[in-house]
Amino acid sequence: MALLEVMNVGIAFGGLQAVAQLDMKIEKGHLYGLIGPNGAGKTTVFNMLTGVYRPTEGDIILDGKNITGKAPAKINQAGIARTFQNIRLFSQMTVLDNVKIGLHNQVKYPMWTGVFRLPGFKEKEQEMDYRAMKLLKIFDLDKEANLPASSLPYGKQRKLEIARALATNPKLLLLDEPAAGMNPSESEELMNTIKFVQKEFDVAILLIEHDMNFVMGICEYIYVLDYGRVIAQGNGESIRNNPKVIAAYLGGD
Ligand SMILES: Nc1ncnc2c1ncn2[C@@H]1O[C@H](COP(=O)(O)OP(=O)(O)OP(=O)(O)O)[C@@H](O)[C@H]1O
Repeated sequence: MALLEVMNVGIAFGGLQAVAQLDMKIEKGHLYGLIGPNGAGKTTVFNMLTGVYRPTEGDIILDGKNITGKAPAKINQAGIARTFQNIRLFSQMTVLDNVKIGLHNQVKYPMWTGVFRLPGFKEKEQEMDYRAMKLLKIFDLDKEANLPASSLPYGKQRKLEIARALATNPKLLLLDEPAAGMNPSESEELMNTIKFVQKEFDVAILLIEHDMNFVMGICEYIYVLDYGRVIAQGNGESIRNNPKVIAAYLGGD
């Protein structure tokens, strides 16, 4: 059974059918791309997968459970985490605290343990500090742990968003244009980080990206959307040479 199955999913905004008859399968631990011209419906797909939008038809099944239309926090707990096209960090909080917010989703203890700072509270906090620092080390952000997130350069803020998403221990990680605004060496480094994350965390990844070198460089399987419909799917080589894909991109220019 696939980790994620998207079956005949669609959504309309008023008269606009933004996504239609979408079928996708994501296998555990693999790396997928979701591409298509501007306005094709890619971010809308992410918004449906994470519960921001409720599909007007179809089903989304994660690990055998129907998560269609569930609240974002519930879907996150079920195992889907994401980053955003426009970075959304808690900019005034420290780098460390941004990651700890992700961990809070996982570590559960009774409210009064925190309110009264009972012994269990301190241990949990220490455990979270340890786990957050371990994640920051992977992303080479440990030296900046106590700085405000807003003081990081752009490329590092993108990495911090990924670290925070991973802190929620997802089975599926959705990355919305992770390489946007990066220079070639930053984006090369990010490619290596994403490959490392895939192996180290055994997490499936679905990413939206306009940078074709990036997509072709790391994605094992690619879905191409145009006007809300899948027009092609397959490995990088087959997508690159697919006439429908070429026409969609040329038409979009
Ligand atoms: N909340 C909304 N209300 C109305 N229309 C919406 C809404 N969200 C998205 N749309 C429309 O749905 C279509 C798909 O938009 P979406 O942002 O998913 O495309 P995209 O492929 O992510 O584009 P880009 O590559 O430019 O980010 C667009 O026509 C957009 O205007």
